[in-house]
Amino acid sequence: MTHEQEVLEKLKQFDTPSVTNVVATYPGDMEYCLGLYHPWNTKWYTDETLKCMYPELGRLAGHVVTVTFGLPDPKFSRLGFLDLYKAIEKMPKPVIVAMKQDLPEEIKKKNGLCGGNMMTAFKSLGVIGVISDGPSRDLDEVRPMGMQYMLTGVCAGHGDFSIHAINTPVDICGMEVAPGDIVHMDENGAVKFPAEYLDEVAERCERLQAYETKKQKLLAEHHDAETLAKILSDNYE
Ligand SMILES: O=C([O-])CC(=O)C(=O)O
Ligand SMILES: [Mg+2]
Repeated sequence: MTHEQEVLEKLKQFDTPSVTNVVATYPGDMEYCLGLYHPWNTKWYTDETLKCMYPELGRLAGHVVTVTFGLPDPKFSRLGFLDLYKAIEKMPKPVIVAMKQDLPEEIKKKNGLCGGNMMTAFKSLGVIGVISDGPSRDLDEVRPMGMQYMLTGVCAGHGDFSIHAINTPVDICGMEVAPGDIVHMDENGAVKFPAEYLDEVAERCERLQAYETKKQKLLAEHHDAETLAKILSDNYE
C-alpha cells in the first residue's frame, strides 16, 4: 500500500460532513478548518439532489476520473470505453468515476446510464464507486459488488449515448471536480479537495473527531439550558 492509499483508508474513519468541516465549512476556525473554499460561493460539495444508493457501505475516498456522456454525435466518435479504461488505469487507486450526464433534461431523467456490466469492468480496474448527476440502473446486481453508487435516482432503461469527454472538469450536483481530485463520500453526500491536502485533511479530521467526541459527551451529561449553550459555544470550563 502506498502512503496515499493508507491515508485514504484512514479517511474512512470520518464521515463526509466532518471532512467538509475540515475542508471549508468553518473558515473562521483556524484550528480545524483548512478554509480551502468559500463555503457558499464555491462548488466543493454535492447538493441534496445526489443520493447514496448503498449507505451500508459507509465512507469511501478516492481519486477522481471524470467522463462526460452525451447523445451520439456523428461528427464526434473519437472517444470510447477503451479511452476511459486507460484513464482509470493511469490514475492512482482507488478511483471514483465522476460521470457527467450532459443530456437534455427529458432524456437525462430516464437514462439508466451505468449498470452491472460497466461496474464489473470498473471494479476490475480499481474503481470503488461512481458518482453521477443523473440516474443509473442494476441496483440489485451492483449491491453485492461492494461498490458505491451516488446518483440522482434509478431507472430501468436507456437509449443510445456516447462519450464526449474524458478527464475534463465536471459539475456533479453542485460539486466541480477535476481529474485527480480527492472525493470523500457517504450517505450525507460527497466533498472534494485537492490531493496535496490529503495528509493535512486526515490529521485535522482526527483532531476534530477527538474534540467533538469530548463535546458531545458533555452535551449528553448536562441537562440545563445555560450549561448546554456554554458547551455548544465552547465557553465551558
Ligand atoms: O446498458 C448499459 O450500458 C448499462 C448497463 O446496464 C450495464 O452496464 O450493465
Ligand atoms: Mg445491465
